Amino acid sequence: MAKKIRVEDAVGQVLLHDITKVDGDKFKGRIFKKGHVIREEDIPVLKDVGKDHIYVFEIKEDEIHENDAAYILADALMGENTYHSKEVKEGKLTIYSDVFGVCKIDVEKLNEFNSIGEPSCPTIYNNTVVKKGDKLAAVRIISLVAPKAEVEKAAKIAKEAGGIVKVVPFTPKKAGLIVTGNEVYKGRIKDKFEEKLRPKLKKLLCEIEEKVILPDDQAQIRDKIKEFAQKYDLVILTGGTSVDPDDVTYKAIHEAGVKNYIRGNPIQPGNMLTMGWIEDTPVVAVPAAALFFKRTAFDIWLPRLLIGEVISKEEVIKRAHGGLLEAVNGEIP
Ligand SMILES: Nc1nc2c(c(=O)[nH]1)N[C@H]1C(S)=C(S)[C@@H](COP(=O)(O)OP(=O)(O)OC[C@H]3O[C@@H](n4cnc5c(N)ncnc54)[C@H](O)[C@@H]3O)O[C@H]1N2
Ligand code: MOO
Repeated sequence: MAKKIRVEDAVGQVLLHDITKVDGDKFKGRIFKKGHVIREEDIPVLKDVGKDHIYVFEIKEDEIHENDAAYILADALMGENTYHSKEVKEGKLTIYSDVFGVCKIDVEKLNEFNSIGEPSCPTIYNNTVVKKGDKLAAVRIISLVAPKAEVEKAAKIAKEAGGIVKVVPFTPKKAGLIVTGNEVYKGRIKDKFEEKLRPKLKKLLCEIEEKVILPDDQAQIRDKIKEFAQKYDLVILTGGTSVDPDDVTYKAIHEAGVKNYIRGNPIQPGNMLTMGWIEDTPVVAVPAAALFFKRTAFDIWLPRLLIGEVISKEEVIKRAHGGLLEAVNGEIP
């Protein structure tokens, strides 16, 4: 049983958990560490953060302290390319990325983990692009001590999943760019896609190695897709994704014999985006909206294509929720 004692009578007692101070929007953090031996001068400081009493108790055999639980849970949650903060603070450990890549959260397992009771792990959004040192998740139990069985159950779920939070790193990739459109091919207008796409790709370690400009000719586009799919890690096409008879780029992708052909996606801007895979090589047609808008469907799928994922039709459909990108606040992946 926990014994509650007045702080005035607690000099010489050992604190059983970190004590936090929140000073409006100026400060939030630990002011006393677990294990601290209370001194006379600590009494007013403790009272200022609302601690009129402290607990003294023994942790039973079948219980676990929040600090010990945090280490067990963090170790179980961590998948590839992650690390956790060294020291538990206020009962919590934070999990970070060890590389530049795409954060993968096993959302189903995360829900299971958070359903147990005491263990609590919030994360960033699945598929967020992260740098080395970026925060991915945090973990603690809700109470100061919890039943050991709950912590063990949650840890088992995470361990059996091979971790719930991991990062797949970007590796250098080469792309072939096929710009389509009679107006660009005939020189009526200058191509603006290359300058738009090059920095976007470079940021994710992908270089445009070769670029061709083709007219709206389905056979020529089809053959170039096949050729580039053999030479490069990614084939990008622009133009010809819409509803005019001259819009043949998406048809050429189909005709090139891609698997998992996905024509259009419920994301705006970028509704007309079309993709498919030739063996492991993604082929993606970027609608002209990407010339104008900062973020389109292409930005949603690109990091995934670059880490070698094949995106399913089911997932594309699910992305409709939150897919009205212009009106969604924040950078939700
Ligand atoms: N009646 C409908 N019209 C449109 C629809 C629709 O569903 N019904 N979809 C719209 C959507 S959504 C988009 S996005 C665009 C898709 O356009 P495309 O990707 O097919 O591009 P184009 O039609 O070939 O060109 C549109 C526009 O962009 C200019 N462009 C194209 N490529 C380049 C380039 N490399 N450099 C510079 N400028 C380029 C082109 O000259 C046109 O002005 O369609 C909507 N329409
Ligand atoms: O493919 Mo379009 O304007 O949706 O962006």
